[in-house]
Amino acid sequence: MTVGIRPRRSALYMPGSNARALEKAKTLDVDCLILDLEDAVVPDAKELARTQICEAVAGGGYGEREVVVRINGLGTPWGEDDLAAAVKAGPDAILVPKVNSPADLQRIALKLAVLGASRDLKLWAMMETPEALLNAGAIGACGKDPQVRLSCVVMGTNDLAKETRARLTPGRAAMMPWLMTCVAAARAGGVDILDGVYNAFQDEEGFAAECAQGVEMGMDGKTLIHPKQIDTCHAAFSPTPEEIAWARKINEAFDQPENADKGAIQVEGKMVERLHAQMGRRVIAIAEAIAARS
Ligand SMILES: CC(C)(COP(=O)(O)OP(=O)(O)OC[C@H]1O[C@@H](n2cnc3c(N)ncnc32)[C@H](O)[C@@H]1OP(=O)(O)O)[C@@H](O)C(=O)NCCC(=O)NCCSC(=O)C[C@H](O)C(=O)O
Ligand SMILES: [Mg+2]
Repeated sequence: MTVGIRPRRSALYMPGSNARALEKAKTLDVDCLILDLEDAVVPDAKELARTQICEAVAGGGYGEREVVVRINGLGTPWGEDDLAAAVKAGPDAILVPKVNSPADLQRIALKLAVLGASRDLKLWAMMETPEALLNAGAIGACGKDPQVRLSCVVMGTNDLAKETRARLTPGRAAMMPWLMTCVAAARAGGVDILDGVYNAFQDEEGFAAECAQGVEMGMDGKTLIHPKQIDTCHAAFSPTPEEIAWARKINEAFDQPENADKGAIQVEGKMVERLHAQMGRRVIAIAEAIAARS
């Protein structure tokens, strides 16, 4: 697998209170699992969920899947205990909900150091408050700060709809400026970005359209709420055979001795520059990483 490339086409949420889902997740062909202690878990079930998640994570069995624990915010009665328990269990990442500014991530990063967390433990950040949208560039820039260890940002479109009163309509016109702002923030900070969830999980056509929109926007993948969304999501976010063949073709063309000193060439009637070859190498690397996984 190419160093640094980790496919994150799909990230399936599951409530930590649902023991059946935590077990079933071990059999699902999904890139990332988000074991949730936050909004999918009612207050009375928070402690049970924390115990179940930590036992599941520590027990292993999730193979290549990236295991992420979404904790409650530090301002809630559960946040501190969630963080300490998650660090002990040892997931791949901790997802911080309702991040407003870099300070929220810096505070957690300091606590990770105090708790003696492994250097491999990463932070993911939910982008789901109006403040996060206004501070998106600064939050994304945490990707450049090794102390903060930010590796991915996740759009929380349900909370964004709640907080802003914007409507989640087909095509998501009202959300587009925020989604694209966060894509730019993620790229500037060198971290991945995952699109929000599609609540109507029985609506396959609507879901496929929203996946296609996510790909067009430059998202690395999409967050999911039900296993039946995984295949459609992977079909959208995996490079197609045509994209892989084209990527190989333009790289081979630039490798020809006669093109060694050229910045732009013609391939099948199209102008291609070295930046396209670079983009193509990423496509190939993602495809190889997916193939190595399966
Ligand atoms: C949406 C659901 C409540 C539906 O549950 P249910 O009616 O039980 O579904 P099915 O009967 O169709 O389930 C079939 C089998 O699949 C398993 N299953 C279902 N969902 C999951 C899952 N998410 N992960 C793993 N396995 C799952 C069932 O156990 C059945 O298995 P089997 O027994 O073998 O037949 C439910 O899907 C659900 O709870 N989804 C996740 C909800 C959630 O986590 N929400 C929080 C995240 S969304 C969010 O907050 C985003 C963000 O913060 C924002 O603001 O936007
Ligand atoms: Mg949310």
